[in-house]
Amino acid sequence: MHIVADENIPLLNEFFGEIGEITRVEGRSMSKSDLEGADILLVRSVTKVNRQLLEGTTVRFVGTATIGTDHIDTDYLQEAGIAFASAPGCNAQAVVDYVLSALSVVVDERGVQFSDLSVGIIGVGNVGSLLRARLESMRVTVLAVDPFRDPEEVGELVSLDEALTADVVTLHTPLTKDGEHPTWHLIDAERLAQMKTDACLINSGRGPVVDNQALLAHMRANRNFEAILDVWENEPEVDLDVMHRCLLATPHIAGYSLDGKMRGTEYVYQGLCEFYGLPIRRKLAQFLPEPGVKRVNFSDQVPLNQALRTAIRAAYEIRVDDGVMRTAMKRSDDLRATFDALRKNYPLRRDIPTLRVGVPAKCHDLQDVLAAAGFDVRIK
Ligand SMILES: NC(=O)C1=CN([C@@H]2O[C@H](COP(=O)(O)OP(=O)(O)OC[C@H]3O[C@@H](n4cnc5c(N)ncnc54)[C@H](O)[C@@H]3O)[C@@H](O)[C@H]2O)C=CC1
Ligand SMILES: O=C(O)C(=O)[C@H](O)COP(=O)(O)O
Repeated sequence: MHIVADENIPLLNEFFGEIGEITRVEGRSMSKSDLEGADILLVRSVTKVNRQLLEGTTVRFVGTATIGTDHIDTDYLQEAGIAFASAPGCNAQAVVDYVLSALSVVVDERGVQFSDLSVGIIGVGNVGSLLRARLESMRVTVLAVDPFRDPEEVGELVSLDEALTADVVTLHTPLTKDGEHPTWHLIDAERLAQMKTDACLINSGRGPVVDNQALLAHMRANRNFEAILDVWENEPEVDLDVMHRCLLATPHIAGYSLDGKMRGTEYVYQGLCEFYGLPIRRKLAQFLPEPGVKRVNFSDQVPLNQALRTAIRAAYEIRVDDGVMRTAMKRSDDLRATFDALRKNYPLRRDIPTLRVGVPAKCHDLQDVLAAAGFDVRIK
């Protein structure tokens, strides 16, 4: 079989080498001519997979190593009889770590504790529900919204109006343009005006869920309003005015832990094996390396909030990604290329549960809160 794959999918050889011959191509510029003789197409979020790309090709299976599927025309795939697999939940942990690191900056900057914050979570799927569980066990007040979910399954839900009254509002919906509750420009000028004038909006879902021009106008009019953006309208063309006004800005890397990216490959491999009736011979655990940072130890002198911030940032420090992006974009004469290069060359990062945290036996509260945040807590 002939497999055409985005060059930025990790472990291509390891997972798919036995199944077929692999041709690696640049994802954003992929075109029909790259698919000559291909049976299988493996993509990431930057390739638009639709009739224009696939009509007249021999592709019979499409896999995307991502959670989001807004770049895939699934109606066309169905019409054309092309099988499809995505990677639901593959990097949900990484996105949760991103939001926790972002919140650690917000609590520092405001001089408050995590438990002083209320957080509105919009979209309670894989990411939103894991985030909710983490935050509630960290004693943060959560106001969750999801018109498609049953509170019996995902816990208490409130209206969007109510969630927008939170100190922090974080977006975890897919990007949708139709249906009963489309999310395109869900956060527009009107919804921004409903939020507290000193609220913080976090978007690590998809860029166009927020009307970026409305956000810019809102930030100009409300100096205390804060935004933390990982995803942008018109990516990879970032509006620098929006970026400059953000409290934190990152280049669509919220899900970019090594664990999350490799898990995306594994899930697509599993979908492909199922479609072709092949045995599943490869497992992610065979390929994940030892974490670079293995352990952080606390004494009984450390205040709880400080331990939490320190542990979160030992696992993932969002301010480094923010600094690298601002510097690179400021110097850039090609914003699109710079944005993509930041993503392609993203440094190694591991999920929070890979980090062991040593806590004295008598510090029960600290043990509970760090375990709730997802750390591998060890009594020392
Ligand atoms: N920045 C990044 O690196 C990453 C971004 N993402 C984005 O995050 C999104 C969410 O990821 P998951 O939680 O895994 O997806 P999911 O599909 O498990 O959950 C999404 C939830 O949003 C809800 N929803 C849909 N429309 C809504 C609306 N109008 N209002 C409120 N809720 C609504 C759905 O009912 C669902 O429960 C993905 O679709 C993807 O676009 C995902 C991974 C990494
Ligand atoms: O999984 C998703 O959905 C994401 O947003 C991915 O983290 C995006 O990564 P790329 O596919 O754009 O490399």
